[in-house]
Amino acid sequence: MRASTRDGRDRGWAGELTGGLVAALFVMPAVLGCGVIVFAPLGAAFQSQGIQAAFGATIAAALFRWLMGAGSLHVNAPRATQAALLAGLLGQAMHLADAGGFDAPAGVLLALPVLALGVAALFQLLLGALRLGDVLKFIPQPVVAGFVNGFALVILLQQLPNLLGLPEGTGLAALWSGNGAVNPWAFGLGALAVAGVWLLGDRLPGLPGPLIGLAAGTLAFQALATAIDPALLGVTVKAPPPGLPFAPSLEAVAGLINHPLSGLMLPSILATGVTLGIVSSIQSLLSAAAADALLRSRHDSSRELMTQGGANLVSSLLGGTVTGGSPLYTRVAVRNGACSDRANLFVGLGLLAAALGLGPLMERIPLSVMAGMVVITVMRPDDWTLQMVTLLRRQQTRATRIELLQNLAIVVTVALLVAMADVLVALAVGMALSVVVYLRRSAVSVLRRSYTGDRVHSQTGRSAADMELLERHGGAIAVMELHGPVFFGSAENLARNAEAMVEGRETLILDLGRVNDVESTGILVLRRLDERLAREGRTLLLAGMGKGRGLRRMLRDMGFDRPETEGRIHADLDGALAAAEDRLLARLAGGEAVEDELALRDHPSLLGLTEAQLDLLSLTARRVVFAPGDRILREGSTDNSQFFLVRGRVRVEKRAPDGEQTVRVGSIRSGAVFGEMAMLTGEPRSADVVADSPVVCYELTAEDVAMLDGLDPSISFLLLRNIAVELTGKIARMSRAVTMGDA
Ligand SMILES: Nc1ncnc2c1ncn2[C@@H]1O[C@@H]2COP(=O)(O)O[C@H]2[C@H]1O
Repeated sequence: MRASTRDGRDRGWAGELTGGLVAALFVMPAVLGCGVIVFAPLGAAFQSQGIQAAFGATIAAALFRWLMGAGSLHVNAPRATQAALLAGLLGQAMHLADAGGFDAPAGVLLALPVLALGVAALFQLLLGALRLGDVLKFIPQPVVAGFVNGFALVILLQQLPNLLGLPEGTGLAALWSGNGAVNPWAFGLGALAVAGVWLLGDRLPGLPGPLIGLAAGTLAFQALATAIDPALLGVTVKAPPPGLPFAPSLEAVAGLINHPLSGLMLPSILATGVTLGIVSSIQSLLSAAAADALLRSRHDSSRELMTQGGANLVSSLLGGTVTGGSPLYTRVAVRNGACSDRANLFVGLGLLAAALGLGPLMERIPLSVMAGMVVITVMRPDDWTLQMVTLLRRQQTRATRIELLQNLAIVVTVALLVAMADVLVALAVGMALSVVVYLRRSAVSVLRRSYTGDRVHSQTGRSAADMELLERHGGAIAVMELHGPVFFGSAENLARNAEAMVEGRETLILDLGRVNDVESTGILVLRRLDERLAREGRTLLLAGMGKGRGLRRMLRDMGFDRPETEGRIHADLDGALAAAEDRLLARLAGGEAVEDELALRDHPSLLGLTEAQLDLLSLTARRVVFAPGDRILREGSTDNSQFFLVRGRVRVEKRAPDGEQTVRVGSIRSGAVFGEMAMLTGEPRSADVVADSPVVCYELTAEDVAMLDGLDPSISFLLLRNIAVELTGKIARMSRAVTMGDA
């Protein structure tokens, strides 16, 4: 696939040439900086070798990318933060050798970064080959950011002595113990270069700031050296690179294998390699995504990892440092005309020319200026951390603020552990903290909303008197709507919330309709909650347990079958709420009273009729009885009677478009009417009506009404008015349910 630049033009080889060469110029300071860092524990004498290694690695990576022709352009650069990880390995080995009394020659120690880089490369290749690129996305961003910032901190601590011009081999601690003093000339030169780049860096878009800083600092040093004894000005970068270090590392590896340190260092080599592989892979994938946005291309995660792994393998054979894709330098190349991986040929050739030609110049660069340039490139926190801080400064809700602060706390903890302890400790603690934070967040979010039965009612048609009772006493019913996963992390918190919520109430409805996953430990917690509520004489109803969700089976499999056997499981929330209201109304009416058959004359829909009118109606209406499950009305049929329900409950069902499945849309209880719609409009039945319990009602046909009209027209008027009153109540309840839904 060929990508083209943003303006859609492919400028051909000329564009690749200029883009590649300018990118090489910009990458150079990163190469120098990483070179200074990677072998730092071995002392200043190894700086030139480090720089050679960094050049070798970056050239190899660029040529490898060009040869592989991975498609969309991606320029590799060494990362100071990752070079610091390799340096840490060297430092650890020197410490071990000291403690164990071994002689550890540098030639042997140099094999350590080579091996770790090899492990990192193989790890990346493996991730790519197994197509596991996406798995890396599960490593939490705060942990990755913590690593990047932690390595920056390591570099800062490591380079500050050089910037301050402390005598070679002395660390910052020497300042306190009085064994080392700041060299004001060296520090002045370094600080000047840093300040210059800091202030002017962004105003010189055509040239890389650190390179200008290096040139300016070096010129100032040379000018001063004509007036003052150069020895006072501090040291310069040691010995120039004698060409490119092709494959010196195999000898060193052989030396290490025969050395007693090899066994001691093996775990650290593996750990460092894997950490490096993970961090570098994540950064490369993020960077590939950024390059895609720039070039409107699409990368293949696994192929990208294979390419990075291959490049790092070649680098390790050159004794080099790690490199990874960089959106910054990719952008530079694209801005200057590059648009495909062919530009990497020129990045490689440009750097090769520099490596061969820079030797004599390198010798003249003051060490403090070099350190200053390294420090300035790592001084900025990584982009993600900056973004979090920017967000925090804006007006935020309390919850978002807490979330941002938690993320930043993880970043700081991981960064400090990387700098002060060990990368593996940092990784483990960072992952553990992220899991805890995630669990807490899910625990908070599992409760979607909660309310009580006096504020929200089911869509059940009831008499006005019953509705009034529910308004007054519905607080005895608590509803908790849940969402997200119910698992060990969220269930305990849920149980606590539930116990607080149910305090002083008789029924708790848990609506699992929006829960996407219930895990076995979550079910155990629900079961304990159920048992506790049962002991206290309260009832737990489970809603949202419709067919096809597998939830009922899960409960049965976990031995939690009491809700099922006791009929406390409901397909939807409205059904559960209706059942809870029925129980409440039954209790308020004194046990079974509500289930007693209402006399037709007492039916609320006949309110306002005179005794004579009631007599007339009682003689006309026909008493009909249904058993549970009987289909009383059928959707679409053209009969037109109206029914006064005096005992039991019916449910209203609509047919789904396929005609097979039915959906329950509401229920109607004794004291209410149904079938009034067809009676009023003459349209076919709008829904099925099915008996939910033993049902008794009085049926009035359209002919009956016509006959009554002839005898006493005010009967119809009163009936219609009562139906209108009932409908008004229904609409008010629906409006409330809708506004609750928006809350
Ligand atoms: N959404 C609903 N909620 C409650 N009752 C309904 C609903 N839709 C229809 N009904 C009742 O179900 C009856 C079906 O027959 P009708 O259309 O004659 O009159 C209807 C109403 O009484």
